[in-house]
Amino acid sequence: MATKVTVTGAAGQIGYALLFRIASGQLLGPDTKVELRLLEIEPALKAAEGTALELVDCAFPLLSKIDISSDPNEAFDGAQVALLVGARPRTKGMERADLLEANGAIFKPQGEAINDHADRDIRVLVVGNPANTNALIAMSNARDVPAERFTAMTRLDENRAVAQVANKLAVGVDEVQDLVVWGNHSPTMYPDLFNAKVGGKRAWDVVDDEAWVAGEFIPRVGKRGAEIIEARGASSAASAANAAIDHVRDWMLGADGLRSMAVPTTGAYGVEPGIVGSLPVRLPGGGVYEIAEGLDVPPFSQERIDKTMGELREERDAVVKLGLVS
Ligand SMILES: NC(=O)C1=CN([C@@H]2O[C@H](COP(=O)(O)OP(=O)(O)OC[C@H]3O[C@@H](n4cnc5c(N)ncnc54)[C@H](O)[C@@H]3O)[C@@H](O)[C@H]2O)C=CC1
Ligand SMILES: O=C([O-])CC(=O)C(=O)O
Repeated sequence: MATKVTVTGAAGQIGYALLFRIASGQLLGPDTKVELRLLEIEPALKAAEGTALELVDCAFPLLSKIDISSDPNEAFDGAQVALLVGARPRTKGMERADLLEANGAIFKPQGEAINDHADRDIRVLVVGNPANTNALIAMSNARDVPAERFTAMTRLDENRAVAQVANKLAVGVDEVQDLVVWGNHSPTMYPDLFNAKVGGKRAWDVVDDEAWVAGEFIPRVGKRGAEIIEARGASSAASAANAAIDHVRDWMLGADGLRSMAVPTTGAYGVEPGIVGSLPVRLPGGGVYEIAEGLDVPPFSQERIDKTMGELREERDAVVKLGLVS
């Protein structure tokens, strides 16, 4: 039996970088057949059909079927894995509340469709921005689906942080481990070198340069999305798709060490329940994550974790006010 994978925003840039990798087996492994469900808005259906033609032309042995729809009820029917990529970007003159409202109009009905039509065992990754709060909206509107099935992506931030540390120390990226990003996928995010390791030693000690960490590393990781937009004239696409593959593959198939995932908060690390914040997780496989407790949180970290989680509380309050989350 093929696993049903729904991808929203399938005709977008990330969709184009993502679908071929899913269909080739990089998401769920070399033994799992995949049935793709592409969800797009009406005007983009033709472009999604074009991508589907190309997927057919790859003759991927693991790709058993492709369906395209502009109806969330159809696209999420029986979905076992869902990657929610399509979102409403911020346009000129749009305030944050307008952005949250516009995305609410997308993620509320999608949450409802997941609730009513998806497989009982579904796993959801939200990529579309503002990813954490969009995940909260979808989760809150899927009352019968356990909250922990909804996650948002901070793996791109983790991967960016790993690459920056490896570059600073002139070591391979595989030497850098357990580098967790806390909080919101926004410039307030906090990439944590106290629990990260380089060659088995605490990354903070190996780097041994607080001015670089506070003044260059943390802001650069936080604003890397903007740096890419400035250079490329478009937001990150292949690296975002790559991180989405990393996130779901590790969640489903398991991974060693600590990883970053934005998950519904439970009170761990003093973060109040009711937001979707990035935390350190362990991934034993099978679509399970465990929040890694007992990590070192010195004042340098606490101050930054409080700020980024506080920003998520503000976003949550805004969407509660809009009636998108109860
Ligand atoms: N969490 C993260 O680390 C990252 C998140 N992003 C976000 O991912 C999202 C997608 O990025 P791109 O693919 O570059 O954007 P894009 O604009 O190229 O594609 C988005 C697609 O979503 C579709 N769409 C819009 N509303 C939809 C709906 N209701 N149902 C289904 N499809 C819908 C659009 O028609 C479009 O084809 C953006 O919100 C972007 O900010 C991008 C990079 C990293
Ligand atoms: O900044 C953006 O719009 C895209 C994004 O989320 C990222 O690259 O991290």
